[in-house]
Amino acid sequence: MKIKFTKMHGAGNDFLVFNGIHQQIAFTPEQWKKLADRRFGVGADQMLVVERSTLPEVDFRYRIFNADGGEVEHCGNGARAFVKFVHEKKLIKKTRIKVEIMKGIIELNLETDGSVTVDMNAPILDATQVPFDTTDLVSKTEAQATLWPLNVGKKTGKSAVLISVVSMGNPHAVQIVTDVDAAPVLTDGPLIECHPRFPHHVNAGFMQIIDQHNIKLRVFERGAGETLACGTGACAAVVAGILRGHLTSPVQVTARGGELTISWAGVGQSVFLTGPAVTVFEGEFNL
Ligand SMILES: N[C@H](CCC[C@H](N)C(=O)O)C(=O)O
Repeated sequence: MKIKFTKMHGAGNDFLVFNGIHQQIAFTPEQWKKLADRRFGVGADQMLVVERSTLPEVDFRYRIFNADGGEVEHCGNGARAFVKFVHEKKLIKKTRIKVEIMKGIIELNLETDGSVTVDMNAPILDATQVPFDTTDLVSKTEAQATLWPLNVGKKTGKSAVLISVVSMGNPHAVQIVTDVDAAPVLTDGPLIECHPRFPHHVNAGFMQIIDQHNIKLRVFERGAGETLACGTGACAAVVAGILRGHLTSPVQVTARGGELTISWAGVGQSVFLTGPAVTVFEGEFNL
C-alpha cells in the first residue's frame, strides 16, 4: 500500500506530515521510529498526522509522534507546518483554524506574509503538574520564578543545575547559560531528558540571554535529540526568562535553524508563537 507524505520544516525542525483524512495512518511505534530514521527511513524529528476532529467548532485533530516513535502532547513548529499543509492540500479555506491536540485545543492563524501565529494556550507553572518530582528538593526564587536544583552528572549539591520547569502541554526544563554554543547540550541534554525526576521525560532547554528582547536557544528534545528549533521549547524558555526578570515580551528567539517570535502577557495568559513553515518535497513509500 502506497502512503503519501509531505516533508516540511519550521525553522529547521523537520517533519513528515500525513493526510490522515484520505489515507489510513496507524503505525506502530517501531514503524514511526523507522520512518524517522535518517539512514534506514525517510528522516524527521517528528511525524504529524492530520485528521478531522469530532469536536464541535473544531476543524482538525493533530497527532504528533517523536522520532523515537512515542506520541506526544504538542509541537509548536509542527502546528505551523500543519496550517501550511491543510491550506496547500485545500483541506480548508479559512486562515484562522481550531485544532484539537492531545490535551486541548489550539488556535492557529495563517498571516498574510505566509508566517503562522499559534495561540499555544497558557503555560502550566506548577512543577508537579509538568510532571516533575519535587520530593526533598528546596526551590529558589528569582523575581517571579521558582527554580529547582537538579543533579545532572557531576553537577550535584551546590553545583546542581538550576532549572525552570514549565509545561506547554509538553514538559520543559529550561536553564540559563552564558554561551549556548559552548553549552553542554549533547552531554547534559540526554541526562536531563531521562532524569528520574521527570516521569514522562522532558525537553531540555539551554537559553542565552542577549538582551531583554532577544535570546539564543538550543533544545535537546525528548524523543528526538537536539533539533535546529523547538517551538514549545522557545515558548517555555521565554516564559522562564520573563518570570526570572531577564526578558520582556515580545522576545525574538534565535535557534540554530531560524528565528521564532514569542509573546506572553503574563501568568494565566496565552503564549503566542510566530515563525516560518516551509514545504520541502512530496513523497510516498510502500508499507
Ligand atoms: N520533543 C517534543 C515534541 C516536539 C516539540 C517541538 N518540536 C516543538 O516544535 O514544539 C516532546 O517530546 O515534547
